[in-house]
Amino acid sequence: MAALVVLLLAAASWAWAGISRRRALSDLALRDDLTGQPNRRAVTRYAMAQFAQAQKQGTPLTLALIDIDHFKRVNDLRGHAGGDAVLRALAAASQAVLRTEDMLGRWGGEEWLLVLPRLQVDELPAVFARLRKQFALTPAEGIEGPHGVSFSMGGAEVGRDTPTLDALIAVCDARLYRAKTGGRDRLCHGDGAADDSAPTAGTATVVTD
Ligand SMILES: Nc1nc2c(ncn2[C@@H]2O[C@H](COP(=O)(O)OP(=O)(O)OP(=O)(O)O)[C@@H](O)[C@H]2O)c(=O)[nH]1
Repeated sequence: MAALVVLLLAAASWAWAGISRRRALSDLALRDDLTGQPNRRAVTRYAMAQFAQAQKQGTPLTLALIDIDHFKRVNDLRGHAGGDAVLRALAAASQAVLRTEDMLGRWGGEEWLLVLPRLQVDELPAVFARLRKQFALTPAEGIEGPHGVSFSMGGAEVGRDTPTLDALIAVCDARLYRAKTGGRDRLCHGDGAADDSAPTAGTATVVTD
């Protein structure tokens, strides 16, 4: 009897170790090594699920592409490790200000995809302002004082003209491009021409139309 119990316990522990190993592997496959944020695969999956839910239930969903400004210059001035630290600072800032249902995933390089379920696009300026402020306040390891790096954002909400996730991301991408060409350190979340007024110190520009 005792032998049977030992055998059963050993089998249970072996099975549990297998489950933990698989969980760890699946977590590795969905996390960005450098920042600990969801990687492109994970954020794409989440965006697809949220997109399907928004369409089914008619609830709002807003997406935004974020790109750190002049990142090549950051690397040139601070070294690659400094650039990495700035990426981690953005991840930390997002953890501090986003809701639990929001997801900021590393889209590639210095570009990120932000998924904001049940959020309308006219609420995006407030999210942008919070994240921008928090990022500016978040220290980047190895850089003394404020890192002084900004980011640009292009956002859009699910609507009739965005029947697929790819179409929605394409609109975000076009708006991100406008934010960059309009002077960076700004959000574009409308369809109008870029506002080319330079942001004043401490105040980012929000372009709606
Ligand atoms: N430190 C670091 N740098 C990276 C990483 N991934 C990409 N980069 C660098 O990011 C830089 C991106 O530069 P660009 O695409 O020219 O854009 P940018 O300098 O940010 O300019 P704008 O986007 O126009 O504001 C390149 O120098 C890449 O080498 C990374 O994981 N760590």
